[in-house]
Amino acid sequence: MSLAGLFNQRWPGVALFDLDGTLVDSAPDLAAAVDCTLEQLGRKPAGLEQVREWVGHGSPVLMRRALAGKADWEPASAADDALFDDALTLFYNNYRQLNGKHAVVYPGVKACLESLSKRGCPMAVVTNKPEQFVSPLLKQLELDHHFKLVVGGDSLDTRKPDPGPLLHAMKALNGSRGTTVMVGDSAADVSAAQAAGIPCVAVTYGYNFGRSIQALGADAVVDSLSELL
Ligand SMILES: O=C(O)COP(=O)(O)O
Ligand SMILES: [Mg+2]
Repeated sequence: MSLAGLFNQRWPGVALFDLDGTLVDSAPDLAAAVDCTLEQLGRKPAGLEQVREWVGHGSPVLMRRALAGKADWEPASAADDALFDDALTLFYNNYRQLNGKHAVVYPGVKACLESLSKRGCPMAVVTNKPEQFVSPLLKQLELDHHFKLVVGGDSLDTRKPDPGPLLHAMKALNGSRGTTVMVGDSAADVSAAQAAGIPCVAVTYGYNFGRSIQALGADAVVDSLSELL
């Protein structure tokens, strides 16, 4: 399907946006919070380049990866679970202080959201970031007024790549599969949209676990959200 097919004939439809790596480059804050946590635990910092590749499945998975030092962490022992609980508590405390410190809105995002808002398109953020961190970040970056709904990684029983959060947001905004589009930066977004049966636009500038987004089968791939206009 072409971008024109997705975004012109069907407007105003419902637009669902991923947050980290799509609307906002938040990896510097996440990396700072991860590294602060690792140092508190007497471990070596992971660094921004590494942490960026670990973002996208939510903070608990991010911390599991940080403790394991790799993306595909193994199922843990009871001792590992205790360390993980500790690490996640420290991480949340650190990220609460750092959230929004270095984060920036990607080029093209504001123009896209403003144009969609003017057209009366209902929009939601559907992210795996824990809900408590989402609204403060959107507010600080002056994006919050565009969104009728925020679905965080812990808002429901499931998170992306499960289709549940997307379907929940679509229904809450009175959308249908024929009129809803998901916009994201990672395999979690594309898989969730495919499982939900709604089209997906993927951005090339995001995180996607350090891999190219091109081969995932998104309906459209763009270098900037301004291409949607
Ligand atoms: O893993 C995260 O915390 C960020 O997730 P998002 O890309 O779904 O916004
Ligand atoms: Mg993302």
